[in-house]
Amino acid sequence: MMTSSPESLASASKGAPLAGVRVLDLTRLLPGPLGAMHLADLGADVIKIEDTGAGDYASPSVRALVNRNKRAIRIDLKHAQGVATLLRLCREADVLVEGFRPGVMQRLGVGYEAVAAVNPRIVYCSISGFGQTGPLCDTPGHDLNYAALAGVADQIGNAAGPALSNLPVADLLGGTMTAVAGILAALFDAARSGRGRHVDIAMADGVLAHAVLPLAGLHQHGSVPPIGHSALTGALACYGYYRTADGRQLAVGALEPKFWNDLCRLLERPDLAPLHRSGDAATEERLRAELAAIFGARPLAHWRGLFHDGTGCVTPVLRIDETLAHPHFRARGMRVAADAAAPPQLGCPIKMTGFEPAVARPAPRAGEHTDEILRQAGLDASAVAALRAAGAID
Ligand SMILES: CC(C)(COP(=O)(O)OP(=O)(O)OC[C@H]1O[C@@H](n2cnc3c(N)ncnc32)[C@H](O)[C@@H]1OP(=O)(O)O)[C@@H](O)C(=O)NCCC(=O)NCCSC(=O)C(=O)O
Repeated sequence: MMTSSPESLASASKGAPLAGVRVLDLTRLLPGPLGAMHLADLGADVIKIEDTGAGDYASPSVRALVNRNKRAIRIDLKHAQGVATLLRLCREADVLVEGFRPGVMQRLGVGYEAVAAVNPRIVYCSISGFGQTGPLCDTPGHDLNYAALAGVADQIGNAAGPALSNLPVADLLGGTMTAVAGILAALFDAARSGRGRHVDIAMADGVLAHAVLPLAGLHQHGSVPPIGHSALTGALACYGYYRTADGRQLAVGALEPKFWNDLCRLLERPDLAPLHRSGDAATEERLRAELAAIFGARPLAHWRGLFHDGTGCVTPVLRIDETLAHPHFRARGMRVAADAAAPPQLGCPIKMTGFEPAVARPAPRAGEHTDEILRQAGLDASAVAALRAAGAID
């Protein structure tokens, strides 16, 4: 599990599946940096590349959580020597990942063709809202725009309309994880073919590709069920959130008869058992009101004690601080920190035999490793000083 103990740091490099893979990470904000951090956690040598001005404008707290285990360099890509410096780094890199608007990298002189010309086996991943092609490709946007156009926002929320989310699903599922999968597939092929590829990840496509349930509803019923009218969005009393006496929430997911029966048994309400998934809206409404009255009569702690965080598929709705203190997630290594005094971070979600990820280093300051990285790339101290004097690096 991810820790920062000296032993685990020593074992971090041992067995790391991406040891020896070098990634140039030009992304900013959340989706790209988090994807590149997953690669870093798996042992890749990830170099965060920022401009010499504002750099990555993610908030400091987000920056700290999505850039650990990376090194950092600042290069001005609007400077000819900065472009030459990046291309030099590209020669020794396996992956480049960027998240600018389509066309930005080409205008800087570091588009896929320019980079592939110096390193044909590089995997070059572009993450954007709408992709490198298509009528919307140049359109700027944010998570809710991608989810909205992808037919996904239409399915998240309740009868009042779509809900905003602090877990931006298009950014993270459509962007972060789709990019990681695309990069790893192209890397696997590059290892055997010697040829890289341009991987084109559109967050809108990435989230749309997972919108199976609304499309299944369309196929089945001839129309997309409005929010609140399908099994997972509120049509069933056995599947939903219920308020507790102390103002907290319980997640009740007793979709299957055996879990519903467990729930009725623990509530000592065998009379409710036959009402499960009645198929009748009025019965569901009555059952929902009954459950709301039951759960609303006692505090969350009571229900946690009764359902043990899962019997009958009944779990508390936890805050992230409670989650990170939960024995299950502690045991799974999902709460990690750079050192005992550092604030907690989220652990690596990818577990595998023979490897334990570690927080080998906290998120770097912009340009923290500029000299080290350039020296490693073969530049001597005077060449680095000349680049700095020219303003191509900082
Ligand atoms: C996030 C954005 C809307 C931000 O828009 P902009 O700030 O206008 O950024 P752009 O990408 O268009 O352009 C970046 C500019 O930085 C310049 N640039 C970049 N790197 C460098 C370096 N190293 N040196 C010098 N200049 C640089 C680049 O030339 C561009 O300059 P000029 O050419 O001179 O302008 C856009 O990047 C975008 O649509 N990206 C794809 C989708 C995405 O990432 N969406 C946000 C998801 S996360 C999120 O926040 C959310 O969901 O919310």
